[in-house]
This record gives sequence, C-alpha cells and structure tokens, in this order.
Amino acid sequence: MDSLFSPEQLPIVQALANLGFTNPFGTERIKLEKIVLGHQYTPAFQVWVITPTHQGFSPNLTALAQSAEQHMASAQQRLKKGYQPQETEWQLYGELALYTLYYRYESEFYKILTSDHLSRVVMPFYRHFAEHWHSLIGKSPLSQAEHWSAAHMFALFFQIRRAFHFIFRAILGTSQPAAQLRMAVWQSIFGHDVRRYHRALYLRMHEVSTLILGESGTGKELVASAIGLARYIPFNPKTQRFEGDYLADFQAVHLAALPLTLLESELFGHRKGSFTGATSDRAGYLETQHHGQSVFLDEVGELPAEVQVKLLRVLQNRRFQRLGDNQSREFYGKIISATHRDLAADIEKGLFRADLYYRLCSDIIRTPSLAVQLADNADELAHLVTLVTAKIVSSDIANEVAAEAQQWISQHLSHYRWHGNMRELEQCVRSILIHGYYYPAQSHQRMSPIQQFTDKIAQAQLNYQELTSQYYALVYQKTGSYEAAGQLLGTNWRTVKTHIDTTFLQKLQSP
Ligand SMILES: Nc1ncnc2c1ncn2[C@@H]1O[C@H](COP(=O)(O)OP(=O)(O)OP(=O)(O)O)[C@@H](O)[C@H]1O
Repeated sequence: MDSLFSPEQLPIVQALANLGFTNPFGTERIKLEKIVLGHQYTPAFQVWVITPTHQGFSPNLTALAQSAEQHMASAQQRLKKGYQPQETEWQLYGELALYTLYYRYESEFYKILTSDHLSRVVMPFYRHFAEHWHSLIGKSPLSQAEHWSAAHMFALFFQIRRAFHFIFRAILGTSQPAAQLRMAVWQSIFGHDVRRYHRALYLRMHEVSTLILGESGTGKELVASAIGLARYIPFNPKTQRFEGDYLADFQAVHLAALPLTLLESELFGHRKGSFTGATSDRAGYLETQHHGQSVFLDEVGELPAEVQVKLLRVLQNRRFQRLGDNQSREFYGKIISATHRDLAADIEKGLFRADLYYRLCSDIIRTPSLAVQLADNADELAHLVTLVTAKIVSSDIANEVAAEAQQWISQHLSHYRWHGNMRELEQCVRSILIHGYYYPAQSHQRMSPIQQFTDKIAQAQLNYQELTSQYYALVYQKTGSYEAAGQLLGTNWRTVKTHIDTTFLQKLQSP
C-alpha cells in the first residue's frame, strides 16, 4: 500500500475528517454520518433536536467514535512501519486525529460545563489529554503550527462542547424554522467554514457584530447568550487553566428600560462628577467585557440618537470614552444587538441611523415567530408544550400537566396567533397549571366567553360535542342547577352533568 489510507478507507476517513468541521445542526452532517456508518446508521437519531425520547444521546455517535479509533489505529501502524505521508495526507490524518481526540474527551468537557466552578480551576485532565495529543499529532509536521497545538485544540473542543450545549438545550422545536435557527447560531459562532475558523478566525470572531431580529418572545436573548457563552477562551498550558470563565462572558443591557444618562453610563462608564449622582469613577460594560466577551444590547432599535452616534464610533474604531472623560479607551469585546422593530422602516423614518445599521448587518440572525414554526408542522404545538412544561414543573408531573395544557389549548386556542410567541406559550402553560385556563389579551380573546362562543358558531368552528357541552354550560349558568338546565334542554340532569364543558363553565363564571 503506497498511501496512508487504503482506497476502501479513504471515503470513510474523509467523511470523519469533514464531520469535525461540519455544522452539527445541518443536513450535511447526516450525509457524512451515513457514509461512515452505512447500514449501522440509526435514522431515529439523525436530527439534533430535543424530543421527549431524544435528550442528547445517539448510538450513532458511539459508532462514529469507534470507527474513527479504528482508522486512526491503522494509520498509526502504517506510520510506525516508516510510511512517509504527503502533505495532504498529513492534513487528512490530522483532521481524523482531531475527531478522534474530541470524542475521547467529550464527556470530560461536558462535566466542566455542567459544574458552575470547574472552568475556573486547574483542568485535571489536561495532562492526560496532552499525552494523547502527543501520541496522535505531536510527532506529525502539523504539530509545528499554533492551530494544531494541544492547548488550542483543548480550547477549541471546550468551545465546541459549549456551543453545542447552549444551542441544543436552549433552542427548542422540531420545525424547519427552528432547525434553521440552530444552524444559523452555530454559523454565527464558527462561520460557515470551520476549517478557516480553526486556522485563523478563532481569536477574531468577536470583531464581527451580530444583530438578532425577531418578534418579542422569540428567543433573541436566548440566541445572544448562546453566542456569548460559546466564545473561544484560550487555554494556558503552563497554568493548565482557561484564561477566562465562560459564565462571565455575557452581559445583557436592556436599553429601553434605562433613562439616557444611566444608559450611557452603563455602556461607556463615567467619571466622578460627570452628572448628578456620579460620586465615583465607574467603568461601563464596554470596558468590563474583556477580550471576546459579549455585550448584548437588547432593543437596539430604541436607542436615542445621541447614543447611536457613540455606538457607531465604537463599532467603527473599537474605541470609546467614559462620560465626562477625554481618555480614549479600546473595546475588546463583541457587540450582539437585538430588536423586534422593523429597522428598515425606522431608517426610512429617520429614527435609526443607516450608517449604524450598516455596521451591524454583517451577521444577521432572524428568530422565527411561533406562528411560523407552527405553520411548518401541525404537531409542533403539542411537542413544544411538552418541552416547555418539562422546563416548568418537575418530571413526575410533567406529562400530566402537559396533557392538560395540550387539551386546553386545542379546545380554546386552536386558531390563536401567539403574538407573544414562546414566552406567551410558557405563560400559558403556567396559567393552565395554576388556574386551569389561559385567556390571551388579544382582540378576539378580549370578547366575553359568550361572544367567543357565538363567534365560533358563526364561523362553524365547533364540532357537535364542543357545541353541546359548551351550550350545556351556558344553560347551566343561566338556570343555576343541573335539573333546571336539563328541563330547558329537554334531557335529564345526569346528561347535563356528564357532558357539560367545565372549563367553559369556569370561564363563564370567572369575573
Ligand atoms: N426558540 C425557543 N426555544 C426555547 N425557548 C424559547 C425560544 N424562544 C423563546 N423562548 C423562551 O421564551 C422566553 C423569552 O425569550 P427571550 O427573552 O430570549 O425572547 P426575546 O426575543 O429576547 O424577547 P424580547 O424581544 O421581548 O426581549 C424565554 O423564557 C425563552 O426561554
């Protein structure tokens, strides 16, 4: 054999190498996994989305890691026998080593992630990791390059693990728009070409600002925090510590909630005496967020004109001044901003500076409304209710509460637009948990229960059972007893009691 990998191995090794650089939330990954695993591939676990039966474990991953180990072992044997690879073969070998090494340590990185202090202490397993790195990569010419060093790989692997965790756990939904959102967030962190990121961009991504657009309650802050918490944090092999704690990497500023001076002071900081109440010098968020850390400007569309100009300067020159101070300071962090407003319309009306928009628009992520997600998949609402309920209540009652919420929603809100999006759905589930019902504040829902009932009759939206059970409730409410209701309806009191819609009755009786 005059190559590092045999012709049979080559497509599999190439697929494994590419997998290490592929967006895990995209469809390309599925194709690559199928190439590696062939008939061993388990389709049930192909999409990276949380469902009640898929909480993160996939047998495909175990099989992929085993395959990588086997091909790695055979390549190492060839090398031991004195085979001298070409440059492109070294590259392929290195990428296979990267994939292999990641899965040897994936669970260790997960442990750091799920403990609230581990990322600040000496990494207990780095020494072991470095030994594995040495036996796989250390003797190859790749090891001379900084981006193939053990410390960089260690830092990159922890970043990948974090990015996956925050996207996979936080952004829920099986619909196509939700899947596209997960893909877009991954891309915002690593770019579309992860090889380039690995080689050159990892210390510079914070220079790109991210703008998140979407209706209120669609997860803009969720997306922003996933991006912020998944930044690249360099690892220092001498101290065996990360040079930062990811938990401090995200700072949200809710712009619309702050009066002008306070807002400027929060962002840029101030000098003592620069305004009434400025009793001492203070650093703002642009100063306290160090290398690569994020400042999230929520509701950037609401920024007053004078702050827009200052922000423009930060984005242009990466410099700013504290209020009342002449000293120019450098901004080392990343700006992530968000708005539910139509910025194009605001620019036209002169409410938002076009030049500021053009400084923010290199990386735009759009969060889909809940209505868009539901339109993609009819079963999505029930699915989301199950997941949202699992976040709200303990697992022993989650199924029961979810079933109750699903039933209420399908009976009363089947055509509802969910103007408050996922946030409203969460509150709806909470309200059903506490009160047994949820009445949205939107126009149709502002009608009295009787108006809603007649409205639905006029629109032929009720089936026979809903029509009679709600009518029984209405008659019961008017007559005051099952017996009197039965008489009026021409039936007996038992039938009324059995078939009455109690939820609708509660609605009629609530003040
Ligand atoms: N795609 C989603 N997956 C899971 N939860 C979500 C999603 N979108 C929103 N949520 C939940 O809805 C709530 C509101 O989310 P978030 O604050 O991120 O929305 P937002 O778009 O920033 O809202 P606003 O514009 O009002 O600030 C949070 O509890 C969040 O967990």
